[in-house]
Amino acid sequence: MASWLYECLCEAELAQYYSHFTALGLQKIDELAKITMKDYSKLGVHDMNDRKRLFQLTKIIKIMQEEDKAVSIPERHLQTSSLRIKSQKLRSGPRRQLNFDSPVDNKDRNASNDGFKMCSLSDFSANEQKSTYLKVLEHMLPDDSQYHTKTRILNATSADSYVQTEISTSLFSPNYFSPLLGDCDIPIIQRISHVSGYDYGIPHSCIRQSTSEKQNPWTEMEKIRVYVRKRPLGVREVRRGEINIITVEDKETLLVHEKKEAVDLTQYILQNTENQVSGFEYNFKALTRFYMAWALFACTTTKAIHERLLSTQPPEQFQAFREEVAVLRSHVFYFDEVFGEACTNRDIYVKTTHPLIQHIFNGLLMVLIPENLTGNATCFAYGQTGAGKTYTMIGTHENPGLYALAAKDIFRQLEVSQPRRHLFVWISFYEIYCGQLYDLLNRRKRRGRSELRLSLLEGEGNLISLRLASQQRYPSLYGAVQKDAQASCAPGVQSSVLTKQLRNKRGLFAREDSKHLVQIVGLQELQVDSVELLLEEHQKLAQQNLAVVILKGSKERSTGATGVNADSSRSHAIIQIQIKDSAKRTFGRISFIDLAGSERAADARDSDRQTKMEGAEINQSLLAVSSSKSLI
Ligand SMILES: Nc1ncnc2c1ncn2[C@@H]1O[C@H](COP(=O)(O)OP(=O)(O)OP(=O)(O)O)[C@@H](O)[C@H]1O
Repeated sequence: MASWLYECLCEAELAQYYSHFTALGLQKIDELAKITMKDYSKLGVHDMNDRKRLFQLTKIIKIMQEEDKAVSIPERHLQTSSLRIKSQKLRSGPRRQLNFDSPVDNKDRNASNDGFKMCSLSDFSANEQKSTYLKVLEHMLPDDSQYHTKTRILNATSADSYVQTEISTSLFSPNYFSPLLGDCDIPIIQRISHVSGYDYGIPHSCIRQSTSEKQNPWTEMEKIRVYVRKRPLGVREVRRGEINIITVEDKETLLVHEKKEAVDLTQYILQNTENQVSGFEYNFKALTRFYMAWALFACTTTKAIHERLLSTQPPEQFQAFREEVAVLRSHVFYFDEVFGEACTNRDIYVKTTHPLIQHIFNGLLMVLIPENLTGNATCFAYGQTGAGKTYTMIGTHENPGLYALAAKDIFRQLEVSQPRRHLFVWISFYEIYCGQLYDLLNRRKRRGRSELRLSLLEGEGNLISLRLASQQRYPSLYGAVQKDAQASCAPGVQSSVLTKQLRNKRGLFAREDSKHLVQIVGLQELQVDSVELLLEEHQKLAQQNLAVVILKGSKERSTGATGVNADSSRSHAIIQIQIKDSAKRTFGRISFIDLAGSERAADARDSDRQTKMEGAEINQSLLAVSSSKSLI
């Protein structure tokens, strides 16, 4: 529901105020009608044009609500008529969505539904708030005088054929409000197309609710959601002639067009069965098995297709082959939501992470009374190297990623609520590289002896080192450092104290506490006061500004070039934003995990030893994560 409000605001070009609305408790489109001009400042709407648009928007919603009341009786009448779509069973988890039913199965399931289904606007009650309001908003633009809403219902009528019913409802007459409001004279046009013939065993989607029909808000009962973002082809990929083989069919459906060659050189379309796993599908398998809040994958061709295009296909057949590949539907995948190329980080934030922040604050409301309960959430980005994980999670200054947008939201939530004012935001940022932990907010590099001595003298916190120079492992270094420190230390400081300090300060340790929570010992946490980057205040705010802190941390991250991504992250990066009180008790925590990209061995063929070793380590750790029972 919240995301519909967002879409509504997008249509009115007011998307940037979405978090202000939610911070003030406005979650539904309906509630916009309550806004008065006095609220504009509270909502942060100061720009005159934005105010005008907001005014227009609230006016439209009020008109619609009034008209809605006026037609409620005919609408009820219509609902009792035969023109109704039977409600479909909601899918409950991404894993169960991977359904490759055959047409026969579909037929069986729909045996009771003979004939074509019809529907009217009143049938869309689950989604009507969105569909009606948004469509009206679209008509705020003068040229859009017609709008059609389409609902597709797949209905198997025989073993080898599908019937697709497409209902196109002309929503807007010259007086476009009235038909929206349940008028019985709504024109219903049906277009029916038959799809038949041999389907090459391609998995078809089962009967499922179309996205536009289904109410799809994130609920706290739902522990995990899986999203996919498709990125556009990069310049290098276009130059190499790679083809876009992924189609975002609708908000939940993704098609992957893949062609394979058998040993006898006949071409076939690979089905996604357990014993036919290529590197590319491996990604998918892991992707879907890996229950998480986030998932991405690369939009690239498989090596096989690429090689075939470049080496064996004569130029004149090139285009034909491209087209052939483009129309093949070899895999259909369903996710909680699929984001196409046009989606921005902000769009993705609103749909995926914003509900998690709300969840944290819901938990937080509770914990303000009893202690020890916290609202926790985690957001993973998983995918092949070069898929766009870092772009989405960390982003850039100009195009902030999910963590920065989340932090903004958190600050806003803390500001608007008086009981939350005593809470503070703390951040930590570390990476796991080749099995070792590095604190990215505390100069990840191993320090030299003199630096070590200095830091001891200054009483500074953590020393970050790739390999922990423990006394046993590097006795000479340890002894030298200790001597150095003692020599420079003020008289009176005992060597045993220094030794202890040294041991404590040498690196990060992952430890499990009595509640089975992983704690990173030695990790530096910074308190941050704001998220906005004020250019002129840049230097002054460097320690307090979240964006600056994270961007600085990102620069410390281990990166390298792979065959697929010139600036590939070679580590798993974890940003933790915690909400604590003045006694440093944690009340809420959200973690953003930008996992290193999985790699196919074939892509690492030309890499040096170091890159190969990193790749192996990355794949091994991803396998450990994806097979972790605790995630399922
Ligand atoms: N949605 C997008 N729109 C435009 N460019 C994108 C998008 N997503 C990613 N890119 C570009 O693709 C390239 C690879 O992205 P990124 O470094 O985020 O991938 P990654 O998944 O983090 O890779 P790795 O696992 O190797 O670190 C970058 O140049 C990035 O700017």
